[in-house]
Amino acid sequence: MPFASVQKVADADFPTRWGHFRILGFEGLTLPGDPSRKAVESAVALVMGDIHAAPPLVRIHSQCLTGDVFHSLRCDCHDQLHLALGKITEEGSGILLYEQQEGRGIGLMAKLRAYELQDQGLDTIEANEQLGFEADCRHFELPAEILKYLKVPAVRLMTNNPEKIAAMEAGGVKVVERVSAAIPSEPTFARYLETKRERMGHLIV
Ligand SMILES: Nc1nc2c(ncn2[C@@H]2O[C@H](COP(=O)(O)OP(=O)(O)OP(=O)(O)O)[C@@H](O)[C@H]2O)c(=O)[nH]1
Ligand SMILES: [Zn+2]
Repeated sequence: MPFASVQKVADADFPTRWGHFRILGFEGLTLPGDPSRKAVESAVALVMGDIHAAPPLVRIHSQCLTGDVFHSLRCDCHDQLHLALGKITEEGSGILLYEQQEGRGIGLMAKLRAYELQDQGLDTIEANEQLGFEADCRHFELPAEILKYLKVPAVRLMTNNPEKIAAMEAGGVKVVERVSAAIPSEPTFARYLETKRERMGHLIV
């Protein structure tokens, strides 16, 4: 694993409009030597109900300030976050892992610059590349380590991204089922979804 250690730094009660969770904070201390990794990576886990009776519903949500907080209609992130919290609450159990890899790992300011380039006609991949980044700079080892810390060896993963499924399997967490995270398209993010489907292999029909 790319971490020297992964530890839980907080565990508190967390009532929400969706339902009653616990909120857990995790930090992974990365091994030195990889300049693409921060020294400390952190993530939040919202945990509801009994997560050990059967493979729980798990959503790994990458931070999107613009979508999650402001409900941007440039992307489907806000709706996906709400879909996941709603489904976990409906089932009465599950885990939402919220990891701080804003803008597919390029950071908020770079993502806003990528927006500018998209306004000039580039798609999300071309914009990242023009700014000198890879199409997707994210790593998903921390979510896998958190699931193992929580003694969850198998999950029903809510995602359309095959990379996340592969990352869980590579990290030692079995994905027994993929649960769709598909959101009905809107004109403002139709191209965003099309790029994910056509160029990033996302499982969106
Ligand atoms: N670089 C960049 N990142 C974006 C843009 N719009 C949203 N994001 C980021 O994209 C990430 C979400 O990734 P997505 O590709 O939408 O979905 P995913 O998490 O890979 O896959 P799902 O599990 O199916 O949702 C978040 O970190 C967002 O901040 C954009 O225009 N450019
Ligand atoms: Zn978004």
